[in-house]
Amino acid sequence: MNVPSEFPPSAASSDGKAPLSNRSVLLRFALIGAVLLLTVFAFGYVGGWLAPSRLTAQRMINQLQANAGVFPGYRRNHAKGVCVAGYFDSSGQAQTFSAAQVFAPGRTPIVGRFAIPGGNPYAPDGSVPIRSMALRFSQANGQQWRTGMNSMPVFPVATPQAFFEQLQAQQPDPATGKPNPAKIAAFFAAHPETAAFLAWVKTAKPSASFATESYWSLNAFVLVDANGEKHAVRWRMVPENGETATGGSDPNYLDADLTQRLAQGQQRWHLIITLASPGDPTNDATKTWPADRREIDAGTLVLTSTTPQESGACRDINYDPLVLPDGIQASDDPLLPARSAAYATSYLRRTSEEAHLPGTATSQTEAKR
Ligand code: HEM
Repeated sequence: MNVPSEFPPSAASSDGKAPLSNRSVLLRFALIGAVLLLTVFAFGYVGGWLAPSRLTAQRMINQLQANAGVFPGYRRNHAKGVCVAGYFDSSGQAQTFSAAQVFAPGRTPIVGRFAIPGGNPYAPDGSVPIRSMALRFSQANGQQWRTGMNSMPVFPVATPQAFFEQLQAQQPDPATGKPNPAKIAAFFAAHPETAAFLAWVKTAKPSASFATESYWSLNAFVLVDANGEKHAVRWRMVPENGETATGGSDPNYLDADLTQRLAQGQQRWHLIITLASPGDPTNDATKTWPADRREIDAGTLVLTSTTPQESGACRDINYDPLVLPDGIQASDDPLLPARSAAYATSYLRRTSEEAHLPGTATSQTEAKR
């Protein structure tokens, strides 16, 4: 048989390319190895394994669990709460400052949640003076605004690291089962930025109702208007019914109070947006802004019903403060990305636990109660 002359008898690969030299093969393996190493390093860095002392969302949630215990299916902070539903009626007044659809005149449906801080879903309502309100606004254009607010005008600390250290100081001592007062005192002494919060705590009493509280965003945000101009803001929800009463001895009076009030009629708050002046800190939730700053009444929050969190629509919502519609942006406050990451970690843990699933057996922690 004649062999065409264009196919030389030398060892050629089937695709006609010259075989790789040993050096080239080694180089290619080295390159693949380097890519693999880089990938492992990137995972290690992001996962915190390479620097175990670096503060990660995992460590933050582990610390919350160390302080309160683990209650499968429940939030790792603000674990005790109830779902609420209603709507927001915009006044149209914030439209000049933000292009978000929620601020155009009209109604936006809400799924919300009231809670008390701490990781124990069975904590007595009178154990802390703080209450929280979380809201998810569902705009007609499909975008959402999620916000979580607390019933105090300042946060104790300005950074995630300081918050972590505060949690460490509050961790129960294994010997007594209670936090060590000396550690707590040492933490506050080392963190003078907590002064405004401590002054508030001195006068604060656990309120008898979720419905009579004001709730502050604490973190600053940025509104973006239709021309792309930016406006630094904070907001708060101010109740129409601002009566003050301290709760009684029933450990679950907040839920009972809310159910009773809603049976009698809707509960209403005004969304008050405060505009910063140049120089007002947007990265420090321990500092209030001067009282003369311009305020806008952006509209009325109307809550109409409540359901237990175990079966209500708020159960599977992560009130991540960085879920924002066009027209609202994050500020440079370092607590915001830390909150977002910690809430996601808490969410992943609680939604992957057996007790979370409807109809599953009561968890061991709950069965003991
Ligand atoms: C670095 C600081 C903070 C950390 C690590 C943290 C952590 C958490 C975690 C893990 C949850 C449970 C989330 C879930 O499972 O859905 C939570 C809930 C909550 N946090 Fe924070 N938090 C921080 C700061 C703040 C601040 C500054 C506010 C200001 C208002 C706030 C307000 C709330 C509220 C309202 C809830 C309840 C949300 C709900 O009802 O689902 N937190 N927090």
